[in-house]
This record gives sequence, C-alpha cells and structure tokens, in this order.
Amino acid sequence: MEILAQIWSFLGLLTVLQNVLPSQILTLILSWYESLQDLISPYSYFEIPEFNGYCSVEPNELYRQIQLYLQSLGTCLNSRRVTATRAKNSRQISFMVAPNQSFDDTWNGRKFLWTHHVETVQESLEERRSFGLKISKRDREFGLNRYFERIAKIAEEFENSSRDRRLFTNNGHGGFESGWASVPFRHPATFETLAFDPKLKAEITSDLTAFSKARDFYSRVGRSWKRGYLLYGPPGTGKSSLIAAMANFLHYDVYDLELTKVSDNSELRALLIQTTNKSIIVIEDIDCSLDFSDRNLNFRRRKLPENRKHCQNGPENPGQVTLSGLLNFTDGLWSCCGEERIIVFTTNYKDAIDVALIRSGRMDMHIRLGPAGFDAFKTLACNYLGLRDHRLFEIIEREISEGGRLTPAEISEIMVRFKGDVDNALREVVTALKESVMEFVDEKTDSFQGVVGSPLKGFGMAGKGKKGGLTWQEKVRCLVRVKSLMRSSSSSSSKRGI
Ligand SMILES: Nc1ncnc2c1ncn2[C@@H]1O[C@H](COP(=O)(O)OP(=O)(O)OP(=O)(O)O)[C@@H](O)[C@H]1O
Ligand SMILES: [Mg+2]
Repeated sequence: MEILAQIWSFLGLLTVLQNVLPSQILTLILSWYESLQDLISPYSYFEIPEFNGYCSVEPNELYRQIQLYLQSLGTCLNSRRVTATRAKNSRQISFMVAPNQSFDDTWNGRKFLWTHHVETVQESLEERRSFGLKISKRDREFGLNRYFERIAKIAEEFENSSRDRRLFTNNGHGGFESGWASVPFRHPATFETLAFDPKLKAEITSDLTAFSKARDFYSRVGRSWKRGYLLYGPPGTGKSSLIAAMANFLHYDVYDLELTKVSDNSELRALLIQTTNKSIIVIEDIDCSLDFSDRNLNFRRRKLPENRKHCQNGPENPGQVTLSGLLNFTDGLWSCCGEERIIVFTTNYKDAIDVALIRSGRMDMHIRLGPAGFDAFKTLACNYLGLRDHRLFEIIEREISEGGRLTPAEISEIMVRFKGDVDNALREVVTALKESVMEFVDEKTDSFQGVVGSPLKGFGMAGKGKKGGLTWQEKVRCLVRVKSLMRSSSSSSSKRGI
C-alpha cells in the first residue's frame, strides 16, 4: 500500500512537472526515480522482447526458448488464463500464458514470476510481444544463468519431440521457389515395430544418437555435421521402413529426392540448399537414378547396362544429374551448407553403384537388410498376431536355420491375410519357408550343375531327372551336399590359383 501511495503521489507530481519542465529534464527525473526504485526494491526485472532491437525483424532466440519452455509445461501452466491453439493438419495442442497474464515458476527453491506482455502499437496495429521476468535480487545472483540454461535445454527437447514433421518431395517443376512440395510426415514405423536383427537395431540407434549429439565433435574436427547411410538389400526387406523409423527416432523431416526429376546439377544444388537442418535426405534406388559415367567411364562400360536391367526407367534413362554433381553436395564445397543432416541412399543392388559414391566419409554406414531371421519373425508375430510364443515357433526357427528365406514384407503379408487366425497364419509361414528352401535349392543346383556337372549323381537320385520328383526334404539334403561340394570346389579352385 505504501508503495502504491508513493507511486500515486509521484505520478501527481509528474503531471504538474510535465506542464512546467522541458521534456529532457522530465526524462532525467524519470530515470532517477526508476534507479531509486531499483535500489530499494528487493526484486530484479527483465524484459525479453520477441525481436532483437526496437525496429528489428531478427527474432530473439531467448524469447523463442521461453515460449517453447512455457508450452512444454502444457496443462501444468499455473496461469489464471491460458490460450490453447492447434495448427492446421496438426495433432498437437499448444498451450501458452494468455496475453498480459502471469505465471509462477519454481526451480531449486527459487521463484520466477513470468508475465506475457502483448501490446498493440496504435499506428501500425502490430502486436509487440515480450516476456517479463521478476525475481528476487538474491536469486538473480545465484541462479539466473543456470535457470536460462535449463530453459534452453527443455525448449530444445520439447521442440524436437513435438514439432510436426514433414515429408518433402521434389515435384519436378524446377525453379528455386517451387522445388519442394510437402505433406505432414506420419509414417508409423519405429525401431520397436521394425523386424530385423536386434544387434543391428541397437547399432543403428546408438549411431544415430551419437550423431545427433555430436555438434561439438564435428566442429572440432572441421567436418560438416552430416552422416551418410547406404541401405541395401532385396525388395521388401524394410529399407524404406527403416528410413521412416530413423526419422521418427530423431524427429527429423524427410526429403525424398527423386533424382530422375531433377533436370541438371544446378537444379540439384538449388533443391539441396533449400533443405532444412535436422533432416534426412533420401535418394531411393540410387543405382537407377544417377548417371555414373562422368567420373568413371570404365565403370559404365564395365557394369552398364546389365546392372540397370531392373530399373523401371530403363537402363539408359537415369536422369541428367551426374555423379560429380551429387558428390559436390555430399562432400564438396556445398556440403557445409546446413547442419545435422543425414543422407540415405537405398539400392537393391549394391554392386551397381560406383564405389566413389559409397566410400566412407560419404556413406559412413553400410546396412544390409536381408530375409527375416528368427528374431525378426518373432517381432512380426508379436506386431501382427499379438503372439510371444507358439508351438509352431520351434518349427519356424528350424526352417529359417535350414535356409528358409522370406522377406519381412512376405511374412507380414501372410500375417495380414490370416489375421485373427493365428494357427493358419503360422502354418502358412511354415509352408512358405519350405517353398523358399526349395526355390533356393533349385537355384543353387542349377548354378552348381553349370560349374561341375550333375551334383545329383551319386545321391541315389539318378533317374529322377534333374530336379523333378524330389521332395523338399531330399532337396534340403541335396542343398547341404551341394553347399559342401561348392565349398570344396571353390577351395580347390583357389588353391589352383583360379
Ligand atoms: N524389417 C521390417 N520390419 C517390419 N515390416 C517390414 C520390414 N520390412 C518390410 N516390412 C513390411 O513390408 C512393407 C514393404 O517394406 P519396405 O517398403 O520398407 O521395403 P523396401 O526394402 O524399401 O522395398 P523396396 O526395395 O521394394 O523399396 C512395409 O510396408 C512393411 O509393412
Ligand atoms: Mg523402398
């Protein structure tokens, strides 16, 4: 009350003085009064404006961090009025202290009183926003820096975990502005739902975590903060799903770059410099997308076109971007624009790629995805059928160990078809595994016969024809024999220096 009375009388005095004193003297008196107040008040006051400087458009990072920090408290904000908003196409609700309302924060036994100031500038009708902080002078000395550090940390974590991520694609119209089109990224794949070797999973997740925390490391060693992954393996083994899981794990945006739609290297550069930090740039089927001829003519003569027979665009239509153009961005001068980016190439045929593109430093981690092992099968059974164990698991494990090769996509397709009918789903998996063993044996016996003549001679199978009439058990036995024969034939070949 006493302070109020003081202010009231001061304001009265001020009005009188305003009429008699020049404005410079008035300003001086005001600032003396404020200094005096600061001296006797037990509190310190801070003003954190939205922009750095009065007429500046440069955002104040501290304001943004405080905003995120308050948002992270969500419904725990103990302000009398809270505004709740949701962006279009978003699932996230954001909470914020309503304009000109206050909020109490307590940390380490110290109190911080925040006020969200919003005032409208009369001439332009623009809103000027800031946060005001009131703390006791004692706390200012002891804990303010650490309190702001804590705010920055929580704000970053909240931003990473809550921001809506987007999936971008180059729409092929070219040009700087219209290069990328985007939709919200909501792929459900995670490392928990992915079915592959648990050791490999752990290796990838720890590599990603280490990368995302390595800002200081990369700047210390003088490298741009990015990492390359090459994912290779047959169709349906989970390459695209793994990319989605990586993006979900790190909370990154995804840029799906369709190289065949990029007209030339300069358009590629324009597209890539528009990509944001904390993103994964994906080039799928790299072997079908790139002209490898400019760096390595021998490679092209040697390996093309037979290595591109599988490409849908046809072996001779890989797009106009050259290997040099891409390398210039992956680790040339342009590689330093932007940070915290992951570049992922996928291919079904690793051998079809120029080694220059996938050497370490460019593609740091090479990940082979193959047919489902027993662990992968168990993950799929748990995801699709809700099963942790079943009497047929043992048989399935044996089939897989004896050479049954189904991709996770094939197994999931069976499980979707028989969902709700666990026994039949598993029986179907067993049958499909057996068939895959037979196909494998057929392939191998064919190729082996090409090398050393008929391997079936001497197996007691003569007269049954080349492969026909064999049961799958016979074929498995045959395969084991074929394998050992192939081993001995290759070792004798190498001894002979072939
Ligand atoms: N490892 C896996 N774990 C769980 N599901 C998988 C896995 N691999 C494949 N699938 C299932 O199969 C479907 C196809 O997989 P995905 O597109 O990731 O394969 P891909 O290796 O990228 O194939 P392609 O080489 O044809 O592009 C996915 O939608 C997913 O349901
Ligand atoms: Mg794919």
